[in-house]
Amino acid sequence: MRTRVKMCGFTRIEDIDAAVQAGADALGFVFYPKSQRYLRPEQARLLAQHVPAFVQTVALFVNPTPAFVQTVIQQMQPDLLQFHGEESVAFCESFAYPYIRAFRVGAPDLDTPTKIVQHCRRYASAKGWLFDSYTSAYGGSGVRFDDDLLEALHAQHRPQDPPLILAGGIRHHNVLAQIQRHHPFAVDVSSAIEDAPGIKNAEKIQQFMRIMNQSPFQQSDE
Ligand SMILES: O=C(O)c1ccccc1N[C@@H]1O[C@H](COP(=O)(O)O)[C@@H](O)[C@H]1O
Repeated sequence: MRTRVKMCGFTRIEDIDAAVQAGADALGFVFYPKSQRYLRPEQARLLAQHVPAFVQTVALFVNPTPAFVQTVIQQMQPDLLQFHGEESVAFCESFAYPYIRAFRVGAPDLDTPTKIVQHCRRYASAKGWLFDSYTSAYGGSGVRFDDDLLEALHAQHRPQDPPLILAGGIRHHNVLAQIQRHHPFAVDVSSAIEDAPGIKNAEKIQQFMRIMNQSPFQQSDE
């Protein structure tokens, strides 16, 4: 199966065009005011108009108010929500909207495979379980986490569980090895394809997709 690619943290139309042309499957927009990649909902609405059919848009939040999530949904109509903070299952489900749940591997309540699996399984309604590293910035920090923890988690992943999305310090030089080791459904990359937070680099985007296209997991079995 082809490993899907989400690219995150877009703030400029030219970067969206570069990612779409390079073949990204999903584009993320950050609605966390403390992030340097933060977008106001009305800015995101204009950017999202540039995303064509068959490329998904993802609205990323960290512990938002319900009203703010509703504003973003109304303005931008994203395909998916991504909750990257301490949002409860009830909160994530309250919007009756498809969502990805991000888990910060290495946080005090997520520092062993057993704790992680127990925690993740509460979010059975998620469309994907995304694993990122535990940092004070909540994400987009380019930091990897303990691979052994993820391997243990992958071993306990059941077919009925939401698919795994690998994030946190995914870069050109490590993405193929990470795919080979963990077989994620998708990877999510932000820092590695930019010159500065929110300022993507078309060459880095293209180079990342070239590497992804070399992956043995991108080829058909025939
Ligand atoms: O991108 C951000 O600024 C951000 C802020 C708060 C939470 C998550 C954020 N981005 C997500 O972080 C991961 C990993 O990014 P990186 O490749 O390590 O830079 C990814 O899932 C982004 O969607």
